[in-house]
Amino acid sequence: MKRNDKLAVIIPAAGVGSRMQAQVPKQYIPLLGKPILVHTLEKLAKLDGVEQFMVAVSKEDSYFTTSLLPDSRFGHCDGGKERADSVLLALRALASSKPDWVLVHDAARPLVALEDIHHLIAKCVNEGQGGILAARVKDTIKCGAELVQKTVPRESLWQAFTPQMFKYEELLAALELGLAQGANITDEASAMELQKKPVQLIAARTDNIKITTPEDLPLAEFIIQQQGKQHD
Ligand SMILES: Nc1ccn([C@@H]2O[C@H](COP(=O)(O)OP(=O)(O)OP(=O)(O)O)[C@@H](O)[C@H]2O)c(=O)n1
Ligand SMILES: C[C@](O)(CO)[C@H](O)COP(=O)(O)O
Repeated sequence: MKRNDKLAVIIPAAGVGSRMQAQVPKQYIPLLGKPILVHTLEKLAKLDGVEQFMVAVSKEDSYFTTSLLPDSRFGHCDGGKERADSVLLALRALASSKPDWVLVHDAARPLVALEDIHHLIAKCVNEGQGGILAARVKDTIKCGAELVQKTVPRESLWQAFTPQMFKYEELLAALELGLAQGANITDEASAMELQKKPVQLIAARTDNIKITTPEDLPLAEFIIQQQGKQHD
């Protein structure tokens, strides 16, 4: 980070995890005995140079308590109907601290490598442009419903992950404009693309999975155990 630049982190955690088909919102499902949300927050708390974290939590969430927050840098705010609404509300909750940059990371992605996040931060600050962690598609991609309509050329296809990092004011404006236009905004980059802003693709580890469906849970526990062995 440039000496005076301020970086804030937003963690969208206001979903219900419908695709997980669980009794609790998926961010509260334990991995190796610790809720997914806590794994993610504790991982992000290790980042260098972050002054403030804002966790977006559903108004209907009866599981959240401030005891889940790692330290006093973490605050929480109400989330919204869709992920983009939650991120916009969290951006507004950060307005008083006037961050220069904001990094948005899904609560449902506890496996992200700190090294990849530090790489993203460095690239964004050095280039003065926003960016996202991503990975080139490894599989053949088909388009269709029940029958294949066509095979999609994949040479330039990437999977978008989080974190996604942008200048605070630019992301705030892009989300407000995109949502006001009724755009389908599934990540911060798509809001920025709508405003013709550049988005860097930063190649990252593919084990930064978004925990979404039941089969992701044992895989995530295995990856956490493997990550633990690498650091031992
Ligand atoms: N209104 C919403 C919806 C999602 N999220 C968050 O955005 C991240 C990625 O979203 P997703 O994986 O889709 O989570 P859910 O919306 O909970 O899952 P589902 O679509 O299966 O209901 C998650 O950390 C989720 O908590 C959010 O903050 N606010
Ligand atoms: C932001 C994201 O994780 C990037 O891949 C993804 O767009 C979230 O989508 P979801 O449908 O809200 O899970």
